Amino acid sequence: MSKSIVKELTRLGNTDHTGLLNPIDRPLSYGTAGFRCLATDLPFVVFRVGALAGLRARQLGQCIGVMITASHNPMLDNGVKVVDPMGEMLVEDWEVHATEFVNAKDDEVAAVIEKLEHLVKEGQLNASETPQGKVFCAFDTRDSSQYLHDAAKKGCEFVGTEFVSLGLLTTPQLHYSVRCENDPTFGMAGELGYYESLSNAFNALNKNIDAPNYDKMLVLDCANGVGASKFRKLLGRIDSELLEVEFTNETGSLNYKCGADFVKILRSFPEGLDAAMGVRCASFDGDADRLVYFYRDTNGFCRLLDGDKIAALIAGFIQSEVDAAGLTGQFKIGAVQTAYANGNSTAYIRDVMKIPVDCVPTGVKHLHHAAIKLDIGIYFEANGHGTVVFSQLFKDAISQGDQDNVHLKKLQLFTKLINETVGDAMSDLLVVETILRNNNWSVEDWDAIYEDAPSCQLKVEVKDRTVVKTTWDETECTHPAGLQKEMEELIIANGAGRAFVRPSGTEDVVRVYTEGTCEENAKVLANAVAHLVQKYCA
Ligand SMILES: CC(=O)N[C@H]1[C@@H](OP(=O)(O)O)O[C@H](CO)[C@@H](O)[C@@H]1O
Ligand SMILES: [Mg+2]
Repeated sequence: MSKSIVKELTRLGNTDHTGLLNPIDRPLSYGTAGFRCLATDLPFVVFRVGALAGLRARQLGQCIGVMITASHNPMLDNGVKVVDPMGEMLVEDWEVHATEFVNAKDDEVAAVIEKLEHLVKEGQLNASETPQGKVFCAFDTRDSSQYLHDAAKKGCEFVGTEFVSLGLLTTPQLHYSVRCENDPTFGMAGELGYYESLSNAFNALNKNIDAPNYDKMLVLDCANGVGASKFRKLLGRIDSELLEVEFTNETGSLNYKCGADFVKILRSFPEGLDAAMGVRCASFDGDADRLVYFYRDTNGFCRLLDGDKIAALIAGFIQSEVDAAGLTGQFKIGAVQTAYANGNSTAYIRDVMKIPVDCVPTGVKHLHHAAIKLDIGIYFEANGHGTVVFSQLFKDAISQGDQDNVHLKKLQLFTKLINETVGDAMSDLLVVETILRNNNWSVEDWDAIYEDAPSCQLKVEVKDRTVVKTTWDETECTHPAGLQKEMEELIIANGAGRAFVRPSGTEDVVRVYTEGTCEENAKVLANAVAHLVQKYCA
């Protein structure tokens, strides 16, 4: 049945949250963060994505998620991404459908919907018995978010699928809720179930542990995002004897000079946070799916503990609990990183901890897919996005084992504390705090497990970033021909280090990453590589 076209579906009728008509003719593509751009360009996109999610939900007869957010991007941007039934990123062939649907011209859009409707019917093997499916939608604190949420609702209802608004949530809370709705053994869908599960696990894992080197005081930079009000709710259920938080950057300008991305890239304190020496600090990003830690050292400098150091901390804890529980060697434990992982973190996890490390392309879905092949898969991007996933085999073993074994019990609670569906700043923060207390560590103790190799990250604007192509793991550049060779010559001339370049999937830039003998040296190498990129992409 061909659908009549409504104005909200059309590129020509695209009307933004301020009421302005803003026709769009440029193509967009569903990338690692879904569709992300200026919020004013997005209403027709979100309407179509709402419809797409509704169709996907009907195809599977399950709950599908739609999240409206642009994470750490500026306030004027926004984005939309679809969450699949187990709380994971949208499957790849539907990313292709999403791109095709959004790029369809106004006179082609009915045909695309018809094609998808057909696909949905084919997918429903037992149509009469397949439940209809539904869509859960949540949004972040941006000015444009409520309006875009309403566009998603209209799109979803346009294809006749039930739409349930979960309102303002962090991105990981939406992923968690979608998973629970489809798999109630995982937990209770919705905000309250999430707080209940995490706080119970945290309180149980931390009670009666005497840790004189651990200081329960934490300063938290919320990036002026949704994490501020949501973490206050979660903290309200946590025993104040165990953790006390001083909140900063709760209601100001979203991501402006603060947040996990700012702290990670600049390796400096967020604005509005003046930490005394040695005080443990942490930053969320705008939608609270990234977390980094930092503190002021004895020289007054900002010391960063990023996703790599969080991964190493978690890997060490899990490994020692698995050993203490008597399960040594019975399960595949591994870490998954990207090329952006600091070289010394890889060496530490692989050579000192003897935990295998896999390197995959940038983007959560690649890390997640590699991690679920393991029994215990610890994955983190250096920017602070990551989690741990456990196989059913491992979960069964720890829940069926001797219930008097405290280490088995700890591992069980740990699986409840971590949000397995996706990297989650609030959950990861509670994980880090738990491990520090259990290890009786100060932030300096944690920082000392290895020293980061000096590194530098730059963005280069070029005419067409897609001319830059890399090998699968992104460590080598295959096009334009000659760029890799000249880059290697620069590294040799530099005497040490490494460098790679790749086109960003979320911004119109080529990213440069280098490691060198000192900060200055890494920076010099990065600038030289950036010049090469400009030369080859001119
Ligand atoms: C170097 C870096 O941090 N890249 C980020 C960034 O991707 P780019 O493709 O590099 O723009 O955004 C992604 C989505 O949030 C995130 O997964 C990834 O790690
Ligand atoms: Mg984010």
